[in-house]
Amino acid sequence: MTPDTPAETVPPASELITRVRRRRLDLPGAVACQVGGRTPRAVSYEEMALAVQRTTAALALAGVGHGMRTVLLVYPGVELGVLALSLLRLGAVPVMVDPGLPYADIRRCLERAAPEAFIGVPLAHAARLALGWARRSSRIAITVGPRRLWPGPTIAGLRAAAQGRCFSGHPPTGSAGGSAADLANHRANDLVDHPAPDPAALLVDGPAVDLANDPTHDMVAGLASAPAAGLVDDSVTELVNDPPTSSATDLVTGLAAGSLKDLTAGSAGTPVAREPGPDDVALIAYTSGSTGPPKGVPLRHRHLTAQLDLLDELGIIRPGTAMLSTFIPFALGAAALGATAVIPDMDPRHPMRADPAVLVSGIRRYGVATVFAAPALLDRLARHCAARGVVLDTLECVAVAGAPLPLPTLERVRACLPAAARVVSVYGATECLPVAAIEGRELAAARTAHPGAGTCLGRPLAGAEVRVIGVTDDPVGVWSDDLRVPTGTVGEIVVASPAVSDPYLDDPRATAMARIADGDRVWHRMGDLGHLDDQGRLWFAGRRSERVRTRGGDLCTDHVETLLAGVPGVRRTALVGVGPAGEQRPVLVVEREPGARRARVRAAVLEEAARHPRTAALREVLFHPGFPVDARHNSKIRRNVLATWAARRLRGGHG
Ligand SMILES: Nc1ncnc2c1ncn2[C@@H]1O[C@H](COP(=O)(O)OP(=O)(O)OP(=O)(O)O)[C@@H](O)[C@H]1O
Repeated sequence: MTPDTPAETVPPASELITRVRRRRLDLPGAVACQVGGRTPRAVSYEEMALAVQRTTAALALAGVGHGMRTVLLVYPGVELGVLALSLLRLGAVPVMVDPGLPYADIRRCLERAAPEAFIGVPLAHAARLALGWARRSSRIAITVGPRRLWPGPTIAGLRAAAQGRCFSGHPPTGSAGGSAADLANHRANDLVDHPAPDPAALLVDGPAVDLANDPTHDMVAGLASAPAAGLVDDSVTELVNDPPTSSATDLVTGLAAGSLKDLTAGSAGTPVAREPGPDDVALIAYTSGSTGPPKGVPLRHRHLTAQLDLLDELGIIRPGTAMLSTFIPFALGAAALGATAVIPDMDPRHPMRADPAVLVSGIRRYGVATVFAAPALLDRLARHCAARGVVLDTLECVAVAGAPLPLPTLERVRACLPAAARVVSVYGATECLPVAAIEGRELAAARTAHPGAGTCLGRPLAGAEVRVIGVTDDPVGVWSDDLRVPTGTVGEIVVASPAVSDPYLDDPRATAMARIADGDRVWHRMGDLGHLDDQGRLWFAGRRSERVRTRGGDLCTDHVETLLAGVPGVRRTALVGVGPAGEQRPVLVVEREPGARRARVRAAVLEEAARHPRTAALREVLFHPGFPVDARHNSKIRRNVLATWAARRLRGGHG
């Protein structure tokens, strides 16, 4: 700011960054992040801030800058948090694609986002080369961990270079020592003499070949030589200990990216040209892809601020307490709200494979007060605790989101918590989070009092306005009051809030289906059916695209499934429609509890169904060994996939 710039014209900084910074100033020694796993360690706000400072400089050195879309594929841990915060600080835009998605979906997401920079662990880079992820758009490739067959800098090398250490203390092997320019020339010559091989030629041996030949091959198996935890731990150590010397090739890429001046000055400062303001795009998230391909969701810094404010209102994250989230991006939110983010030792590609014993020991060891997880994983955790008589006595709150919370899961979770602990079901979507919330006791009471009405989501949070409109599968361009349906009538849920994101990335059709213009605000169509009750509470009835369209009218999945969830021997149910819209036959697909006999479960399900008007017409029950679910939460049942499966089964006479 120049002396004569009026204060009001200074753009306010991103609130997320400001909050983390404030926390650091207030309590520098407080633990920002606690990593479990083989080598547990605690990282204070002060250490985190230093790491962010150094990493910001390192990324700038590589040419990452304001507005640059940057893929970030790094295992959960301090390194991921530091990189994400550093990118935000630079005003670069992290592209947060779910690593558990099918490879073709990841490729599609990245093609649409067209990121210029790609930061990833070796496994991610191998996939970049073998599967063409962001191949056309990315021109800066930074490896987190040891670089293997591809060119480009490592983050450790860039950090060292940004500190200027490699020139003063540790000249890279084979270099002439000397100035940065000498070094750059030397290595540049080296590169010209030995140009980077063609990506295809890089796939000469080892796991990368597996990936190239068999794109469906599981990444863990494919590149077993890059053990996840090891990479994370190495990186964490690098962050806090002195950085290792940079390889000269690393530097060349940095230099080529145009930061020669910074480097030759040996500057360890943080070259942030302009910190992002509220209106700058902060990141690109993706919907979970449970009803179709994932859609890119650009979120500005003001959207993140609104999310934080809404989350704050829920009171599920208290400053000074520890929070474990199995959905990793939430850990950033925890740090911004002054809590310690406990990073679970789990593979984010397969949340359901998380070992409940490891989660329990993390919760106990770090005195975790809040757990954030999706219903399926919570169910697994609660079953583990019930079988061993474990009570998670440090927990004050369990927050659950991503899919409706089934009553049997809620009861199981309650049984392993102290009596005073709260279970809070939070409703929202990638495009607007959070929208409403309800405590488990009220949820259970509402469901018992209104069987077949679906799942009560609670009252909208202050700042989020919710309405229900008539059901249509067409776009609704402009708001008019006659779109609304009366209280108690099921329709599509629409939301207006300061957290509602920008339109979808490069997807005008999906945007037209999801948005309703209303003067200076916009309504987001959730794609969910439900109703508002006379107490102002919102209810969930199912996804609009998954409703079953019979001759006698539409059936909502959650109306039916909640009625049958408690039948003995039933683990989960999914209602699907078979046949053309308007003439569909409702089919109930059932996942059984282990040991439950088919004939008995079928009889019990049909008997229960006959007792309720909503389900009385149900005749067909199929058994499925394990429902297809979304990659992020492993909790959203992919009913469109199940419907195709059911149609095939019925055609084959396997009813
Ligand atoms: N507490 C909850 N209870 C019931 N459903 C929930 C809850 N929280 C989230 N959901 C469901 O998750 C949806 C939002 O999920 P998300 O943003 O991850 O992607 P998605 O809409 O499932 O993805 P896609 O649009 O790609 O199919 C909501 O619209 C709702 O269906």
